[in-house]
Formats: sequence, structure tokens, C-alpha cells
Amino acid sequence: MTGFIVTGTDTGIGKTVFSAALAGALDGAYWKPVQAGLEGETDAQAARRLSGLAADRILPEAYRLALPASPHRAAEAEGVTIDPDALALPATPHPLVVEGAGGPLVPLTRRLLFADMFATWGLPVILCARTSLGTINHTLLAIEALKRRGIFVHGVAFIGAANEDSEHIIAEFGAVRRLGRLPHLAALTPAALATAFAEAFRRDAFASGEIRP
Ligand SMILES: Nc1ncnc2c1ncn2[C@@H]1O[C@H](COP(=O)(O)OP(=O)(O)OP(=O)(O)O)[C@@H](O)[C@H]1O
Ligand SMILES: C[C@H](N)[C@H](N)CCCCCC(=O)O
Ligand SMILES: [Mg+2]
Repeated sequence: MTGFIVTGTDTGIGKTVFSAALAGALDGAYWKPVQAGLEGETDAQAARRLSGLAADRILPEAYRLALPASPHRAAEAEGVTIDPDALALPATPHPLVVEGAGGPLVPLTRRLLFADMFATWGLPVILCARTSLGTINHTLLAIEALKRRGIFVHGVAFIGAANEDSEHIIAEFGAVRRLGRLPHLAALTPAALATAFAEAFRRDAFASGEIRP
């Protein structure tokens, strides 16, 4: 199996938009294992809308929880406990883009963090990060948390306006690749996103995506 896990330095920073564009660019499949919050469009629905992929490339969530909160809390609110055994990577012949929820240290239960699942899954991790003030600390902390678990960080995908020095110093201190920068699009349409993604990231930036032992 090949693909990538997409996490971010925070919730609401653009993981779904980036994941949809990546899944489309790879002609892959998209999976949101745990959806917390069902008001309005879910991440899987957004990915279906923005990726240009057929419906069968958007794989069903393992957990769909109503409360827009940390997954551990959203599950408890429904009397559910998220079972890591229910979170095995779905079989697909296509490159799989897996989107977490919030950042890497978001709890799935009171004993399991998303980053622990990332380590189990073994796919390379792409960290989405803002470019605005505050991102250096947030991004380096997330990189540290991933690396100390032996997780391979494929690189950082920046989202927002250019901030050359912050992007550079993050790559230097974090010893990670700058994969590129997706700007905020005034009109977020599938076509505009695909164009912006192709301009922001080199095609070969995502060539590897092998599970690492
Ligand atoms: N590059 C972009 N251009 C324009 N709008 C964007 C872009 N990236 C994200 N957005 C918008 O910002 C909001 C948050 O983005 P998104 O849902 O992708 O965040 P997220 O990190 O996936 O959040 P969550 O942690 O809830 O999954 C959405 O309204 C989305 O449409
Ligand atoms: C509800 C939100 N849209 C995401 N699905 C879940 C974000 C969890 C964040 C937990 C935290 O870091 O406080
Ligand atoms: Mg999302």
C-alpha cells in the first residue's frame, strides 16, 4: 500500500483542502477515519467535492461522531469508545490519503493519541502548517512529537501567504522538507484547487509514499 497521512499543526488550518487536492493529484483515494462533527459538510464530503475523484475513491469513515470536539470526547458523548482495531488502513489499490483530526496529539481515547495510530499505520506523514506568526513554534513542536515516535515526516506543506523566513527556519530546525505552499484561494473550486496545487507542489514531491517498517 502507498499513500500519506495528512496531519496539521491545528484544527481548521486546511488539512481537508490539501488532502483533497493531494488525493486528486495522485489519482488516489481519501479516508477520514474519525469524523467528529456532523453539522454541515463533513471532511469526506468536502474531499469528494474538491478532489474531482469518483465517489468510490472516498472511503467510509470508521467513526462518524456528532460532537464537533476531540474524538475521544465526541465518542464518549455517544457512549462509544474508539477501538484502534477498527482503524486498520482500508485496502485500496490506489495511493491512500488519510486525514487525521486536528493535530497529531489529538486523543482518540484517554490512552491513545492520533500520533500513536500514525506510527502503527506506517505511512509517511505530511504536516500541514500555517505561514502566519506563531507557526514556527507550533510546527517545530508537531515535528518533534512525530519524530520522537519514530514517524517519518515526509515534509511540511505550508498553507497561506508566503513567509519565506518562517518556512526556511522551520525546515532547518525541523530537518524536514518544505514540500511547497498552497495559498488561500479566493474561489475554492475543484479546478482552481487542482491548478493551485500543481503550481505549489512538484509532482515528484509525492512520488514515494511507501509504508515504512
Ligand atoms: N487553501 C485554501 N484556500 C481557501 N480556503 C481554504 C484553504 N484551505 C482551507 N480553507 C478553508 O478553511 C476552512 C478550514 O479548512 P479545512 O476544513 O481544510 O481544515 P482542517 O484542517 O481539515 O480542519 P479539521 O481539523 O476540522 O479537519 C474551510 O472552510 C476551508 O474551505
Ligand atoms: C471538530 C474539529 N473540526 C475536528 N474534527 C476535531 C478537532 C479536535 C481538536 C482537539 C484539540 O486539539 O483540542
Ligand atoms: Mg479536515
